Amino acid sequence: MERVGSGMTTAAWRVLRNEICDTIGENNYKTWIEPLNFARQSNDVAVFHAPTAFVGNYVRQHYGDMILAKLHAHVAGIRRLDFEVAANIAAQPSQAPVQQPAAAPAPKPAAQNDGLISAPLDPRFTFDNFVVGKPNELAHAAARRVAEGSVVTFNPLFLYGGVGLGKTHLMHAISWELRRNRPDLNVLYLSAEQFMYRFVQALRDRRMMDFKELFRSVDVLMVDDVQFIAGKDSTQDEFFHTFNALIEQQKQIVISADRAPDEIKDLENRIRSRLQSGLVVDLHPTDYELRLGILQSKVEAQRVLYPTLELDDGIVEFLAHRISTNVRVLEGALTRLFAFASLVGKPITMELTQDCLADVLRASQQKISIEEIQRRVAEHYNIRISDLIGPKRLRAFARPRQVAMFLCKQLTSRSLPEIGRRFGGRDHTTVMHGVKRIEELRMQDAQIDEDVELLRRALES
Ligand SMILES: Nc1ncnc2c1ncn2[C@@H]1O[C@H](COP(=O)(O)OP(=O)(O)OP(=O)(O)O)[C@@H](O)[C@H]1O
Repeated sequence: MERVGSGMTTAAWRVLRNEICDTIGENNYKTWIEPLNFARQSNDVAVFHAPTAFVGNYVRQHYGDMILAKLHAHVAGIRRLDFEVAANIAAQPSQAPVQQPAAAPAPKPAAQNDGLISAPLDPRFTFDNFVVGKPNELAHAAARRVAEGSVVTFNPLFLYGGVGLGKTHLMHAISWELRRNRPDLNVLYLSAEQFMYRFVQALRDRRMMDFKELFRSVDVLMVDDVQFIAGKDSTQDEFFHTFNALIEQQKQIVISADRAPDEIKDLENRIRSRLQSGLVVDLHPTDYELRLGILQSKVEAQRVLYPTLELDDGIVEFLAHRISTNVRVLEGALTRLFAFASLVGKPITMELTQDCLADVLRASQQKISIEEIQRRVAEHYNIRISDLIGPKRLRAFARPRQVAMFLCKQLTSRSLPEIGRRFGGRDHTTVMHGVKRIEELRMQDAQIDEDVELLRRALES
């Protein structure tokens, strides 16, 4: 952008807005930046009119630094941004009306607009870009069903899973798809933190009736990271009422969290049971095949950025093996690898990969837990975990129990007494005996040997 002058003007803002649009993408731009109008420069402050306080605060929090940096580059003397609510301004005759740039539609009045503003959606988080594998196929199928926007079959849809496994990606994908399939629906996506923020703001501004009305007027409500409201009593209360009102009206609700409803501490029981009343689906940690699929699709994206760089299959497989279950870490590693190779002007070899990603590879070294081993073994032998660790001595439980103890000894750094404690408070000599027995049996019984090997590979993948 050419330098637009020493002070901030409406014309300068118009030019700057295009740059911001390139940076944050059209959707975010339309939601957050387009409704703003530059009002005036007051000393070192650039003052904007926003349709609602929420929009102003959101822009300040999420894009404030970026806007300031762009301003610094092109306009002298601005150190701070301020946002005034357009509705309040109208009552003040001293404020000159701000000229609207010809292309920008007039913002809707605050009360209509406020509730319909979704948090920004990431244009990359679509169903097309979501790689489906065994660990996430159910979550993906349920998300797809909701995204059709037809009859509400399960309400709420509760998606949960560990960090970076694609919960937010799926929620954004539902939102994008609904916008396409059912533009008539009001779809509201926001994080639980933003829900609380809007709630507190409505309390402070004495606009609770507006808040309630707006939240109850949406057709699809999606709340990300709901564990955030645990322990926050009045927010939980309001969430509960919003939730009930929407369910009663047969409006779809989608919730995500980092754990299952019954594992979220400090959540009121009535909310917990509400959250469990629809379809609860978890995104399992990625397995090797899914990581491979995700890497292959992300390599394609990197190739567009670095057309001269190649990544051979051996390295992709190495990364899928060695990097943790968290897809965000996997993506970050790939981005770093391509950027590094391009900066040093070298091809991507195994040596360069290990060098450039040494810290990530170290941090991702598998830490297999006793619970994970118990879960896998119980699944493999089709018995309940309670039977695996319980007192029953039936062979059908005792053998898998010994296999699980053997794997705990092999794959974790836990001591025998610790393992014993985690298997229903057994003595360390029982564990020692179990481990020995499996060592012997592996030599004599091909089936046991195969079971152990299968389980070990599954746990290490
Ligand atoms: N199956 C998948 N296919 C493609 N990309 C994926 C997949 N799963 C996750 N990702 C990518 O991994 C990154 C992290 O995903 P996302 O933000 O959805 O995780 P999350 O489960 O919401 O994590 P958090 O609990 O930290 O919020 C995103 O860039 C997302 O696109």
